[in-house]
Amino acid sequence: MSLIALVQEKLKHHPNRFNHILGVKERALELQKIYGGNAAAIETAAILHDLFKYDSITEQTQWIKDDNEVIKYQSVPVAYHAIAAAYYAKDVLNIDDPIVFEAIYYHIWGKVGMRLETMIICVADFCEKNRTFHGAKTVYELSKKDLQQAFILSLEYTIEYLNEGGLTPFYEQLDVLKYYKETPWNY
Ligand SMILES: Nc1ncnc2c1ncn2[C@@H]1O[C@H](COP(=O)(O)OP(=O)(O)O)[C@@H](O)[C@H]1O
Repeated sequence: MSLIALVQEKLKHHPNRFNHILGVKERALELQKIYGGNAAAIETAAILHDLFKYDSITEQTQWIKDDNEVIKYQSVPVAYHAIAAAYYAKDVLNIDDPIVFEAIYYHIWGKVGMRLETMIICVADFCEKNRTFHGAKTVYELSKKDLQQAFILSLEYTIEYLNEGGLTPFYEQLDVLKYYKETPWNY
């Protein structure tokens, strides 16, 4: 079974999520054409990044072998679907590629010192064509000119959204934002 068929089957009751995944793939490959990076790894990460989006926390965390990782993200369980998909790709689908692993694992808010492919997935996730929320179009336009600034802006929009909803940004998100605001891109 192809990866895309696997994801389509898994998300058969969530067609909008499947369309989002196709949108991320399209947008990420568009950005790859501008900035480079490993196109095959980007495509694989885009297809798999939300595989476990609708699984329960118990189902998601079964793929995370290290309890310390589960504990670390206890206050932000939204992170589990990303981490679970990264481990599933590596351990079950035998996709032995650190680029794919990192891009899936960190697709929600990136990481300090992330690979180009990870930043592409983060930005594409925020601004793929089906996104209707505030900022998606602005981030997309900026992403064609300056990927790092588009990433920074996407994180700022997310943090603003969280603050408005009374949610606390996770400390890693703030660290990543600070790092990329202070550190010129070196890809
Ligand atoms: N610190 C946080 N606390 C709670 N929710 C968060 C936090 N950071 C990001 N989010 C939310 O997590 C979701 C990001 O998950 P992701 O899988 O990347 O995107 P989406 O579900 O939008 O495709 C977004 O809805 C975002 O608002």
